[in-house]
Amino acid sequence: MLKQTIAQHLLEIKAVYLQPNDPFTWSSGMKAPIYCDNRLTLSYPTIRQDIARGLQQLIEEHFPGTELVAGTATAGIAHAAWVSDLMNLPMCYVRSKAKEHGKGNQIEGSAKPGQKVVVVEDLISTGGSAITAAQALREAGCDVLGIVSIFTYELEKGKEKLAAEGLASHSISDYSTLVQVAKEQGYINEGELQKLTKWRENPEDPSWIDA
Ligand SMILES: O=P(O)(O)OC[C@H]1O[C@H](OP(=O)(O)OP(=O)(O)O)[C@H](O)[C@@H]1O
Ligand SMILES: O=C(O)c1cc(=O)[nH]c(=O)[nH]1
Repeated sequence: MLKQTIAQHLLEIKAVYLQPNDPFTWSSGMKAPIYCDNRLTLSYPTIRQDIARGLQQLIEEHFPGTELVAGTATAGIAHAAWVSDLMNLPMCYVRSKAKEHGKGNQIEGSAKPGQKVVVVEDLISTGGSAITAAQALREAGCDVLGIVSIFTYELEKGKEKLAAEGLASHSISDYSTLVQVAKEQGYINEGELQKLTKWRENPEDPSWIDA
């Protein structure tokens, strides 16, 4: 099962950091006991190849007819390049905001009106970055079929935001799988499991810190 394999890879290469006593601040501003640094996968050819094949499978299964692969800056760009290469499709990438010099582009590369596009993101937390990319592509006239990513935290907030934008999103692996594999393989102890479970139930409620 690719879900488990990718979760295991992320644990093996220490892409997953747990810091329940010194929470991370995410790009959305949320505090979390966990950080998943998918950027580390770039350094492992066999892992990034598994990821590219996983993204290809998701695109072929959920978004047939895809004509353009759009990576999110910055962590989605390399994976978008590899999957677009596998699928022999054009690629572009989308900045979080338009450049303030040069050509002032938010989308780099060609994205044409009517083109069927899939956004490639490395990770979905609140979905904000993927949504920003999708909105820019829609403003350029593209037909955004949806989003694929390596990993999702499966947060309600993320699901709601994506649904409100009418964006389907599919990930190779997810938080529940990661936590289960981490426990089975001894990466986390019972106390850490409890904190991670409590946090996931309600990330806004800081009482997970004392769980
Ligand atoms: O679902 P969200 O709440 O938007 O969070 C996920 C985003 O956050 C991270 O990017 P970051 O902002 O750290 O920038 P980077 O891609 O340049 O590393 C990650 O790579 C995703 O793009
Ligand atoms: O939401 C984020 O900013 C975020 C979370 C995470 O686990 N990893 C990451 O790279 N970004």
